[in-house]
Amino acid sequence: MQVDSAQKKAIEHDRGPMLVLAGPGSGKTLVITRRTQWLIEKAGVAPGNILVVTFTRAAAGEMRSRFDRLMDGRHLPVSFGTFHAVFFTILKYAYNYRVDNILSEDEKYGILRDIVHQIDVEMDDEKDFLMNIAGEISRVKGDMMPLEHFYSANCSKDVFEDIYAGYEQKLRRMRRLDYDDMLVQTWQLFKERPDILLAWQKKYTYILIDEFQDINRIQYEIIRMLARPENNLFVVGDDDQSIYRFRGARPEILLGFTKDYPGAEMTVLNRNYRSTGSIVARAEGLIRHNEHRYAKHMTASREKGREVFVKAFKKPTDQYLKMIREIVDMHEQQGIAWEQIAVIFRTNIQMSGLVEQFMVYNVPFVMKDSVPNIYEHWIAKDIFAYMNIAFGNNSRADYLRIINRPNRYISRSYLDEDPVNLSNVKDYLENREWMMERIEQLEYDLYMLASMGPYPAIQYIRHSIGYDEYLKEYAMGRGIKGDDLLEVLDELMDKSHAYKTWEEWFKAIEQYSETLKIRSRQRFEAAEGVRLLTMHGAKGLEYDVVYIPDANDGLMPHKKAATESDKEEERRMFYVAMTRAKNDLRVYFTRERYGKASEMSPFVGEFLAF
Ligand SMILES: Nc1ncnc2c1ncn2[C@@H]1O[C@H](COP(=O)(O)OP(=O)(O)OP(=O)(O)O)[C@@H](O)[C@H]1O
Repeated sequence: MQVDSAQKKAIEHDRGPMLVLAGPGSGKTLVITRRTQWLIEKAGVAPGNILVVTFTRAAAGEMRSRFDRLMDGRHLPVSFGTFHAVFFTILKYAYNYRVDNILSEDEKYGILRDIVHQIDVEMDDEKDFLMNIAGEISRVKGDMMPLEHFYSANCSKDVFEDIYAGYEQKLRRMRRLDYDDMLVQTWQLFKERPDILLAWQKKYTYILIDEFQDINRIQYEIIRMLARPENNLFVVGDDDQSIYRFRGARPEILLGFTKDYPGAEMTVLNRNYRSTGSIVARAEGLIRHNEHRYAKHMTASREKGREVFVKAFKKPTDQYLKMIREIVDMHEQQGIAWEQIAVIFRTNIQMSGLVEQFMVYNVPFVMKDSVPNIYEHWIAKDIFAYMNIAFGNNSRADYLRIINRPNRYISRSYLDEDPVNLSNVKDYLENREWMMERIEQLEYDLYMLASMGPYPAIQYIRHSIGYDEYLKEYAMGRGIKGDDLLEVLDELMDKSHAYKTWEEWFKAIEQYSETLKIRSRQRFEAAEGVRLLTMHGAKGLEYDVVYIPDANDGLMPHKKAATESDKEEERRMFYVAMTRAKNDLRVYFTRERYGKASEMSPFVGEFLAF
């Protein structure tokens, strides 16, 4: 393969620091593997002195095998690894750590759960809460931030500090380290032991880093130490594809690289070898609206191809049905492999509508991230508990779920039998008229629900029983957005439309949940089927055909994106999704969501106007 002049400049860079700004499909992997070859064959660098760092294990594996192929299958001792793998090796030599010193994700959540139960924290959904707290702990460590300067978005400052302290104590007692500790401890080791640092500096005299826009503060500080004194540091990245700010990525490090290394060379890989001219031009039309970026003009090496296809639909289901017809046609008539077709969503929650339709029409599919099952959401469980009771299954667990949702001011201690018998409860409450009234009202509501199909029953629970009001108060009391909770109900109602009886719906839910479980266990790379991905999960991948459905305002950009910089990150996500397409990009949006009017994503307007 003939390399272009910008690629050549990067591959043949001799000594000292270099920044390679590389657009999508511009041959980053090619440049890194060819440069590694060049260093060995032309600059005489020993393979063992070269370190190539990537962000995921999959990327390290891919890089290694592409390099091996380039070297005609000779397996040279170049180190390819993620930051964590490289730093863990360094720690292993220093402290005799073994792999079982690394904390597993399950252990991490077990420890956090115990601490949270001990200090009795208030939270809506335990799983979500723990995940957010784990993310915040990781960010404090990755940003090298003093704990006292950190404010949690999920609980009070004191509670966060207690959780953090409890977590750290437990890890030390177990002699375990989490992924972030690998970074923190390597940094400390290098600071405290110049002799050890020197040994590693001598080992890795040439360092190459891929996806440099995703680096965090502590990773960068360690790499800076390691690269001294010669600073043969070769970094490749694309600020326009930085979409991991929530995980601690700091793209400003890439943009500030030439300030940190004033003599650094720089080159821009701006030729896209992946996508057709139309896709490259539209993607550029979008990303140029970001102000905080290194402006680069991408050119396409391929022909113009077909225009990016944008289409409006009335409802989400119309859009899914059309996609299914097209996808089956592409596969059957044009012979496009299922695996070459990807559907990219902003969030994985969005996927359930298409997944259900794929199941109905038997289209094979595979998901990269597991899709949360809406029927297991606590709000769905409340609705189902109401219905279980209405149908005569008076389990205490169901009663405890709903008795104070909405608040009826009835203490759990009155519900001490299993199954619950409301007549007995009324007997206890004989003298308390206001409580009696509430129980009688509940009896009446349950009687009404028993004769209703799914859609009217949810409507009744929301508006006549007052569940919507309860959710709004619940959200207000916790400082969270009520709209997000109400949306779960909207989504359930949307789905309930298709079923006349609860029996039918419950059966379909069981089937759906079972299939979802099986699909989530399938290995993404190996399985056959259309690829369903989130924008985050799509990073680094490429497909013949890419669909971006639900390109609606509120989702793209997501309504949670409040600041200008949040919106720029959303635009980058959309850009990453668009640039995964090689030949055919289809962007769909709907005029309605949950029965309410909805607008096209402003991003679509931006790229269409270009
Ligand atoms: N000089 C070249 N001539 C022909 N094809 C090339 C050239 N350079 C790269 N390519 C091809 O372009 C495609 C994209 O390259 P690569 O996968 O390295 O992109 P990337 O920069 O990592 O993309 P992204 O950042 O979007 O994930 C590959 O199929 C690669 O073989």
